[in-house]
Amino acid sequence: MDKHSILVCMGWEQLEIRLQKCEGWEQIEISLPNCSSLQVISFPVVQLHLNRTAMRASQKDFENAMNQVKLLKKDPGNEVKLKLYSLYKQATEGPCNMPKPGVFDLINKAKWDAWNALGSLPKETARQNYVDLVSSLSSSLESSSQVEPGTDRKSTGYETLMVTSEDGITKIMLNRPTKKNALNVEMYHEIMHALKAASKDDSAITVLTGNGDYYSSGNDLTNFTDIPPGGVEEKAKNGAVLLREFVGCFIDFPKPLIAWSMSSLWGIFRSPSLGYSIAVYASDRATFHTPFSHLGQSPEGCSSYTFPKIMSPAKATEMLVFGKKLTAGEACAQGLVTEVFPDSTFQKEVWTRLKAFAKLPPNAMRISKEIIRNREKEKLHAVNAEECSVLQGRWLSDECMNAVVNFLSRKSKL
Ligand SMILES: CCCCC/C=C/CC(=O)SCCNC(=O)CCNC(=O)[C@H](O)C(C)(C)COP(=O)(O)OP(=O)(O)OC[C@H]1O[C@@H](n2cnc3c(N)ncnc32)[C@H](O)[C@@H]1OP(=O)(O)O
Repeated sequence: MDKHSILVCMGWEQLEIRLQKCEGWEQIEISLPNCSSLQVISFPVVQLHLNRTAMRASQKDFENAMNQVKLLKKDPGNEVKLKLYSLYKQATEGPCNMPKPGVFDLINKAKWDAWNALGSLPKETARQNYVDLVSSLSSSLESSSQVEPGTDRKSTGYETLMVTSEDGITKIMLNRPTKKNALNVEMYHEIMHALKAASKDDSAITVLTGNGDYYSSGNDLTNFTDIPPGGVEEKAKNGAVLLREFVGCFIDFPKPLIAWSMSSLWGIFRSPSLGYSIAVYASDRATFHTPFSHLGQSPEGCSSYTFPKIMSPAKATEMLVFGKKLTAGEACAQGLVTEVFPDSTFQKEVWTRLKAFAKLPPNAMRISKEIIRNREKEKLHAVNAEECSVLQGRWLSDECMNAVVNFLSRKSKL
């Protein structure tokens, strides 16, 4: 009796098909991982040959699939990109033949792991799996665009924010509570979009806050793991461009901006939302944390300039260099927070106050903000540019990479 075994990838599932020759018939046994065999079916040999031939993707199919990947409109996410990468390498070079990258080389290590996990999968099977995966991606993206033809997601809502407008107040709420409102790349873009929209809408004031027990845990540290083809240098450069644009939006925001913090606020979102807001209201359980040195990084959001001016140089050093966490009361005493309210009445009291502010003449408020801030605008843009350039270098340092690896591997939490 002749036996062959083929691995076929259908979506994410890998099926094993065992073929057994038996008096002019082939028996097919199909099994799924973690399941016992599903079925044994018998086919005439001739039909089986046809199916096996049809199953193999040609070099042309493979090249078409590679081109299709370049045309995908939506980023399929890191997991799928790793799968595509590993199948491509296996299909073109065979089993993983590269030395294992070092522990800090996060991206290359993830790629190596994915490729190595394919073991001795034959090149033809990898090619077929690659073609199938691309085809499933293309059709899922087509079908999702068929659901809402021609609609712009930005006009219907946000993925990472909740933006509402009522009583003359536009509220921009960070909405990734399960990730403690960490800012991923999409959130940076959506906040900029929401701020630009709020600057033009008919609300009088804009409020920033976060959903859940954290206002924000700062920059999403997994942002550091999605490395483009140009490597970590390109990643750091892109990060600096994005950060500069993001902070620039706060510097140029024309309306009164109010930060409303019921909870902990870390890192990047803290600097612009405390440094440029007209007012910062905090509940008495809120805390403010700037762990730049812990992360091998340096101040951003113009905090190197605004904090020593708002607080005192010595207190700002404690916060920005040593990462001292401040309670709401301490932050208020230092002038970083306008007023602290008891947690139990915070929402009610702040909302009542904001509604009263929103009834003031909007143009007068805008002009007053302009005259207070305009003298500083040029300086703030220059500080922003300098901080981003310093950070670009820091992101490439061992100190920063170690801290990110520690967080991601959960060996230590900051
Ligand atoms: C364009 C780039 C610009 C870069 C600008 C630079 C900015 C500098 C900064 O922002 S510095 C601040 C960076 N932030 C941190 O260092 C905070 C890291 N997070 C933590 O230490 C903790 O998560 C915590 C103290 C905020 C909360 O701890 P807790 O135990 O209550 O909760 P978990 O750790 O279990 O978190 C729940 C899930 O949320 C994920 N998560 C939280 N914060 C981040 C983050 N900053 N980045 C990525 N992911 C984050 C966490 O991983 C958990 O996810 P999981 O449930 O999938 O495991």
